[in-house]
Amino acid sequence: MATDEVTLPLVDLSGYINPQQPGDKERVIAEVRDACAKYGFFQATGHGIPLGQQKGMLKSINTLFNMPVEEKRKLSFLKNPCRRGYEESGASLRDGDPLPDSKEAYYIGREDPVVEHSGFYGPNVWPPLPEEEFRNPVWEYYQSTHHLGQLIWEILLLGLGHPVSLMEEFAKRPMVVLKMIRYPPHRSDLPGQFGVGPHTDFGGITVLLQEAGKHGLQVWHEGLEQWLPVKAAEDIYIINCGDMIGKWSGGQYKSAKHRVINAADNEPRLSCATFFHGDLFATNPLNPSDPNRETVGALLVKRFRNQFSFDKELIAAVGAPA
Ligand SMILES: O=C(O)CCC(=O)C(=O)O
Ligand SMILES: [Fe+2]
Repeated sequence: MATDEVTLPLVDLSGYINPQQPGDKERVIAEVRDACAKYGFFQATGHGIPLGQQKGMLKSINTLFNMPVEEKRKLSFLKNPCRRGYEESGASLRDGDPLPDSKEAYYIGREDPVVEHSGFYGPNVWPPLPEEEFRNPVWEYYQSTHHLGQLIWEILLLGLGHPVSLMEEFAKRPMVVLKMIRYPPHRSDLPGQFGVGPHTDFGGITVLLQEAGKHGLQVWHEGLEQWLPVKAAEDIYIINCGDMIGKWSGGQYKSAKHRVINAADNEPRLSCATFFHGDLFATNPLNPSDPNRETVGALLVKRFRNQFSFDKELIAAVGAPA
């Protein structure tokens, strides 16, 4: 089978969000479960995020990255105690990759008044742009995708036969990170150059908005041992599971490898990923009787301790290995 004949399942979430007849919710739960079990990814319509909000978000991303590079550098996430702000192109290199990612990114998270727990909670860095052009639309979008990410978690719990009430603990003060991304045009003269190199997402649910027509995302299909190109279509979200879900579901849901090679002809590509991880101190809701009481925080510390420092109290509180 050629890869262009295989596409990710398309799930209409409106049957869950706004059911019209008996069986609508159950059908969505089954479709999401099957997609996440087989691919770890699906495409979503009927997600409830207004198209105007999606377009507004892409416009804000464009405005942000069009700022002069010296201005963007002043907002570097490396200088921020909560790891919020700007990541320059070339700053991210995975072990084994020949070249760093060409993408540039900007991180927004929960808006808490003071820095707590080694910066997992705290205030955002807002660029010096008019609020109506950036902060307001971005914050509105953050809340919408926060809500959608939580809803997908809920559906995944139901898919494994667990009650939605488990979300109360899990989503008490959830770690939700929004990452705005701009990929420069792909350079075919640089072999091994990716927008984002092959990786799995480390955390919970990812809710991905792509700029319509700017293709480039590819998902690894284990059975075919091939990369499946994923179309960037208007008003269709891409949803995928990260390693936390792969591990905590005992492999029932997959965390699939993916990468980005900007396929737009000599043009940049914009996207926006919202990662819904869960409360820092919450444990596995996908298997409430999991004897391993691993927390969301322990997984996040493990993932980032090479890059950032975390204080001892936090490491002990989330139960990460010292
Ligand atoms: O931009 C995309 O299409 C995907 C981005 C991605 O995989 C990531 O940021 O983890
Ligand atoms: Fe990813």
